[in-house]
Amino acid sequence: MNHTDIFLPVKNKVSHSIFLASIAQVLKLSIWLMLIWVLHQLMLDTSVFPGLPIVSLLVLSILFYTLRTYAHDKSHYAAFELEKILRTRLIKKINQLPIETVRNMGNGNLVKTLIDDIKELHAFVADAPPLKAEAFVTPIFTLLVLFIFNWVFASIVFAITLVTFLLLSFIMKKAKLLKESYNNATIQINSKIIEYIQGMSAVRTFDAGEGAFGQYQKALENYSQVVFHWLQSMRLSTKIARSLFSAMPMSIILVVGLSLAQLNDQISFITIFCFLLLAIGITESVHPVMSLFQILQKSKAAIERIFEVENLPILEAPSTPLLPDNNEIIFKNVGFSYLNSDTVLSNINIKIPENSFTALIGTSGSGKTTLTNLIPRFLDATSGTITLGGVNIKEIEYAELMSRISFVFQDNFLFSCSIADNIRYGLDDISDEDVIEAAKKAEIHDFILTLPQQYNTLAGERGQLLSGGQKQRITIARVFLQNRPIVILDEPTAFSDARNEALLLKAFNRLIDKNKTVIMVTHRLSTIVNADQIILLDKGMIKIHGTHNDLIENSSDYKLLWQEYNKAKDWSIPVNNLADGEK
Ligand SMILES: Nc1ncnc2c1ncn2[C@@H]1O[C@H](COP(=O)(O)OP(=O)(O)OP(=O)(O)O)[C@@H](O)[C@H]1O
Repeated sequence: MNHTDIFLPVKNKVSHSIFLASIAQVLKLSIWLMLIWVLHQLMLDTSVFPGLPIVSLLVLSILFYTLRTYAHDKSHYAAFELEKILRTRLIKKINQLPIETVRNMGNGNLVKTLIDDIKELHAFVADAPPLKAEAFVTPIFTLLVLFIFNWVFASIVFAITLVTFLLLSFIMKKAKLLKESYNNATIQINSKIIEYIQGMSAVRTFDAGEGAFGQYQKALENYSQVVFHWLQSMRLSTKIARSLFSAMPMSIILVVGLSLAQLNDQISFITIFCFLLLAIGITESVHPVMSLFQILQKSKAAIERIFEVENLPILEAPSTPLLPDNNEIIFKNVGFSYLNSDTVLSNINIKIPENSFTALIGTSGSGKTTLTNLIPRFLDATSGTITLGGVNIKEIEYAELMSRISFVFQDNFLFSCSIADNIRYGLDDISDEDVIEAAKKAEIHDFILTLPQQYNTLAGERGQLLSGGQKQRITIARVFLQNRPIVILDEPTAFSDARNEALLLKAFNRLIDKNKTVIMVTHRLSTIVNADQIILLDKGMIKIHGTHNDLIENSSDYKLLWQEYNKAKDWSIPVNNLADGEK
């Protein structure tokens, strides 16, 4: 894709704005010509009032300001429109990416693209039209007028302009290289800030913040050095450009003009004055050229990063989507490995019948979460196939697949809206009564009533006002409302406290409905005694598989686990009373 393709949706509006701004620029230069005309008239005869030139001057001024404002509005509207189009396009794209790609890209990169890079393009679309008009129309129009007045004089001005533009482009090439280091330093500092803030608790716990702060400081120092170096060199190039474009052309024009006037008396004072005044216009056009160059460089880098996201391969979609017959899930020789890492799951063969309860157990890191993530295609199996209702899940339209699955994660995310809206999130027309009913089933209703604005309390950004267990129960309430045929529960490894554990297990038990296909990752064997099948994973492979009674009878591994679990449970501190708000 070409860089300019990104502007296609607003191409007409931008061209329109450039056209209007160019006419405005011609009008601006014509105003100067009118001024020269007024002066010329007065020089010829002070007793005659220069009515026509003054009226023309007024009309041109009004037209100039009107057109300039109109061009400005047009380019700003186009900039907002492009911002909206690109944000929507990128969000849609990110939504189609495999979760692993999003995780691997890192927050710093995505934030930079979605916010900063799009802002750069906004600035480009909004500011470039008037700058382009000034940068190109001014020298062209001015030179044209000068050629009409005196071609010898005009040729000298043209030569000066040409040499200065060539010198400028040389200086700016150097600035381009520095801009790349600036962009890299910005990405680095962004990701360090995000990491520092998101991992604040870990940062404080493990190194009192010094290590992470040190890394942030390092990124900041690198950034400051790049910026300082950039400013220094830009300052030097700006100085050179300004001196070339300000004092030099004017003094040369003055010297050449006066010499020509002495040699040839056809060059009048008013011609020299006209040349000097218009040469100031060319002098001024260096500023828009430089600004244009800078925003062009910035937007080029931004476009490259936006294209990088847009070109990422999306989750494979079926050409002719198929509908599953039922909700039975079958894993056939499934294997999985994360990008650039060892095999996490291998040779997984499981049949999860419709409306059955399957429990996944195993040591930490054995691959339980990864396995559940394959069902809603948060991750795609690297080998083998997974079918739902007899259809390979890759052949099912993604929205259809997702409409059948509810997922309760170990660490649940809440949106920055009210608790009630978090419970009904993504669902239409859910009454307050239904929200309360679901919250009761999820054992979170009593807690919500203790909040200052109860169901209207804001959950806060990422739900940080609530504990992990409370967030999990709010997610469970949403699952009750979703009422989807497949429920996947990833139970946390450690509960925050015994009270929360009791409530959460009660809510989990209600979710294990006879009319649903339930897959539960758990560490509490007592919860799965009634499971239709228990799968023990070990180093990414199925070690044993069967019902609790089967396994107790036939598997020494499971028997040992069961004994150890009961011993550990007996050692736990009994909790007789639940807190009032949470009973
Ligand atoms: N994004 C990732 N990139 C690379 N490796 C990963 C990633 N996520 C998990 N792993 C690795 O995959 C393996 C299985 O992890 P997984 O989270 O599935 O285990 P688990 O059995 O659910 O563990 P736990 O009970 O602690 O939640 C682990 O060795 C882990 O280090």
